[in-house]
Amino acid sequence: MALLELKDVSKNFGHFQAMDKVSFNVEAGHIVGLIGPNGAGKSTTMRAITGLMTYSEGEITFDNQPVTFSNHKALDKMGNLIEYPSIYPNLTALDHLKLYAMDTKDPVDIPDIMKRTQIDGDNFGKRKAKNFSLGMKQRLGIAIALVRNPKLVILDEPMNGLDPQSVHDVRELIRSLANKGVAFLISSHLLDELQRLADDVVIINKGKIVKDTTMEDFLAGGHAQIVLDTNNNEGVLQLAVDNNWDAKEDGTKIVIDNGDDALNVQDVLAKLAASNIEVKSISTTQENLEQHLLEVLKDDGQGA
Ligand SMILES: Nc1ncnc2c1ncn2[C@@H]1O[C@H](COP(=O)(O)OP(=O)(O)OP(=O)(O)O)[C@@H](O)[C@H]1O
Repeated sequence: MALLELKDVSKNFGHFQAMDKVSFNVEAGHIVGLIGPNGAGKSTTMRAITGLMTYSEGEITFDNQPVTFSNHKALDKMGNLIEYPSIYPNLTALDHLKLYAMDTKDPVDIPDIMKRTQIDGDNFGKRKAKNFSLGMKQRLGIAIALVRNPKLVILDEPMNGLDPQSVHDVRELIRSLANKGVAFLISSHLLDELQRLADDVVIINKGKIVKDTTMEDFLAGGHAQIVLDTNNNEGVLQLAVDNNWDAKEDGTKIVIDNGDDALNVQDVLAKLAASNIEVKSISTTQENLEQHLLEVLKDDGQGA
């Protein structure tokens, strides 16, 4: 049995169905990215998993125990940071961690987690949380999610407000905990970040699961592309029109979709040379998470 299992979970707000028979699993030690457009149902799903909300139908099981609004026993080993960290304005970072760890038999090493989330420096100490910046509050929220030594951690937009160094450090922390068997369910609109971090992807759109697979398989299903850096992008776009290539500008580069593998790189180079276009670099690649997600949502017929 997986650590977390959702089976046909539905949630209605009045007549509006925010979750429509949502099913997926999270295995121990896996980092799962829950992605989808605004309003897709990510936070609702996370709130149902953490027992913060009732659900209309279906079953949620965590660590072999049912999770419902009225059964919180299972949740001792689940940490979460959903929407905003629950912070008390007049407590210090250390006070928070002691408070959240209070009634658990097995808290993490608090000084160590403070160090790893960088809430142990001069900026913290005796300072009260009401004086923390957005990023400091977020790092405290992540530390709180981890303090009870959880088996599963639910993080909604964990990189919110973090500077690049903190994003890097939080990524390393998540990865090292996952290597020790902790599972993560993470939603983020920072898809580059999620592509680097997640082992599995669950895509939700309009309350329905559209895809549930490994990151590797998901990206492998994306279209192949030819990426060109030339001295004449206008010329390449004209050549694309003449030859029926599906090309578009992406920053300073031109990306030609080669989804059906119809194009041969040598032929493309020959045509560019015949038009006197100088090629500074050419590479073949797959769509990244963001590009393939947009593709999948388009095919789903529901739009992003
Ligand atoms: N308490 C509520 N009452 C009524 N509708 C709600 C409630 N909570 C969420 N919804 C609706 O359910 C849908 C899903 O919302 P949810 O917050 O889960 O989306 P999300 O995928 O997390 O979006 P975002 O990326 O914008 O955070 C939205 O249409 C939202 O308006």
